[in-house]
Amino acid sequence: MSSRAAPPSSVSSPLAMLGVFRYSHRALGLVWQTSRRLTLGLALCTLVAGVMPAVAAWVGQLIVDGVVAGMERHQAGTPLLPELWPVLRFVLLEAGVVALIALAQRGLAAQQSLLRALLGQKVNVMILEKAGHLSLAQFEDSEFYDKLTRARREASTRPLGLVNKTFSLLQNAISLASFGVLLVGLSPWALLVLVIGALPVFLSEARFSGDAFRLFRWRSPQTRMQMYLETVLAREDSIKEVKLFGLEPLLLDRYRRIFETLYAEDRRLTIRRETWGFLLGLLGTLAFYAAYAWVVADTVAGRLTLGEMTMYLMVFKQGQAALSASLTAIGGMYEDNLYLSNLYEYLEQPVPEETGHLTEGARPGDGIRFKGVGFTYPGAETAALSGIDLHLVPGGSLALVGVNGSGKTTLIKLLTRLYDPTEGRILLDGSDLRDWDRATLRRRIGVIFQDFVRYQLKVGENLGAGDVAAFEDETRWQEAARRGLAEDFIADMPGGYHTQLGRWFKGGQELSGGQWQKIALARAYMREEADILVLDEPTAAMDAAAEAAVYADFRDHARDKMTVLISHRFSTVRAADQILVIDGGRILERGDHASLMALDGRYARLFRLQARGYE
Ligand SMILES: Nc1ncnc2c1ncn2[C@@H]1O[C@H](COP(=O)(O)OP(=O)(O)OP(=O)(O)O)[C@@H](O)[C@H]1O
Repeated sequence: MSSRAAPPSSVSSPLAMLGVFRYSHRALGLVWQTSRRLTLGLALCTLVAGVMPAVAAWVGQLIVDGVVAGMERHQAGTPLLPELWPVLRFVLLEAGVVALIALAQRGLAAQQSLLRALLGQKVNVMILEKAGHLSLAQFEDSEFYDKLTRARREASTRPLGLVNKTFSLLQNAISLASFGVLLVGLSPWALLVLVIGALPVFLSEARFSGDAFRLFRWRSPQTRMQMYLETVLAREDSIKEVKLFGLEPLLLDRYRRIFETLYAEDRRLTIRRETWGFLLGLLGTLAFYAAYAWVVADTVAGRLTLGEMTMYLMVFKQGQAALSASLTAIGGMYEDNLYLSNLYEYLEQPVPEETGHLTEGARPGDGIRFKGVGFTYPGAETAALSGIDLHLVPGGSLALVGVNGSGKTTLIKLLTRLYDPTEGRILLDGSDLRDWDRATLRRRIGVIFQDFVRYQLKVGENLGAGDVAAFEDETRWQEAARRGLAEDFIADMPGGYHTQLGRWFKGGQELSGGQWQKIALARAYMREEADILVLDEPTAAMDAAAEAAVYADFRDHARDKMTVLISHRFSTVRAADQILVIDGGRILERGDHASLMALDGRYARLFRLQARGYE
């Protein structure tokens, strides 16, 4: 993997640091789309919170100078009260300014927290929507899966983090600019001291943030392994086996060792980052205090009034605070930008374009044809299927048999267009599957895979999942349950069709393996419009009586449909019109039960072997 092959570099050019800011405007655009009102509110509060500190410093100067002048005049004999009012006016003004700052800060906090919720939701929805458009092959690509995991992990915090920091940077920049206006009165040099003192620490901040991100990216496979181990160690569907095999100590040890490696890297980076940050920050502080000394000296020499001195000291102190806040914001923004670069890399992942629009084939009623079909999984060296030719007519049934890994499920994945063949063509009603409108195709095919999903939803919804248009249709649930032989045990459940399944949610009921299989079968029967029914080992976990009943009903129901069945039980397979024996991705034998028995090849041998087992 490329991310694994590129350990974090410790050299980063200043230009590379700037490069990642290219996502800032997209983050702001995202916030703007999320809520215009809140974005405008944030901008307003930022402006107020940015300008007001300088105003407060300036009013502070007016107060001190007013006090000094008042004191002098009062000592010279003027009465106290008339001298007091002009100064008290400024005190009142200062209180008003401080109240305004507090209001702006509250406004910022409130709007940020509202925006955090909205933005987190928006980004998560974007990630999940994109996931819905990706192909199965993309999910199976580990590098891509890394991107998805990284995007999801911090989706709810990073985008708003970037926006908060951008606004905080703006606020501090406005404060600094307004302090700058006041400082120019002292000397333009003072301004220069301020900027030069802050620059080194900014550069170090940006550089180490870049390192942190590269580390984060590079180690992503390890982090993913840690998350996986957490899942295995703490989820109900794996804990049973983990306990019985006594795997906890072994897996926990692996979990710890990953952490220790990651922690050692983190520790090194944190120490370097903080040491440099401290040393370079010290330079900035020195610069400030040099300017401080300069102001004190000028005041003693009588070149500045007491009020001016107070103002400058305040400006220096607050200026330094604003600068360090800006630095923190910039460092953090850098990291958030890098996160967003990952998010957008994921969101911009090209999706295979849909070119098919057919809702009807060129030769309706022709059924399914495979012509010289071959398929190699992305990244695999050998073909999973090759040279497959077959024809299945409406009303016909096809059974696939073969040892584990021979390619049966792969054939179904091609038929259902989860993958496209890498060689040859698959035709439905005379037209290539690739030319068909995907939704039409999906409606025509009802399928259960051996690893069907056990949704942690209501029983009825588990059935309804088979046809989204009838997801909540109770009559259809009952109908499908009857056909899938699930009716009886559902009736015995405490909430009937409304019983929650699985253990994740309160009151959830767990089912046996065979009962789940009946649910899956019933789910396939929800597809009333489907004229192609595909069952990939649907009855392996059912008892013999249930299995016999399922097939009796299946044959009945499927009279005018095309059926494809995968099973390791020959008793199930024998009734099919056409049986393909697959071996190493190729068709080894084909024919109906009688002709294959007459051929006396692999099928006949395996059939006799199983039949003996049942004697
Ligand atoms: N997603 C995948 N990526 C890469 N290779 C795969 C993938 N799925 C299956 N394979 C490989 O393709 C070959 C055929 O697998 P397939 O699942 O079609 O076998 P099968 O005949 O259905 O087996 P079983 O009887 O065990 O279900 C196997 O060698 C398997 O390792």
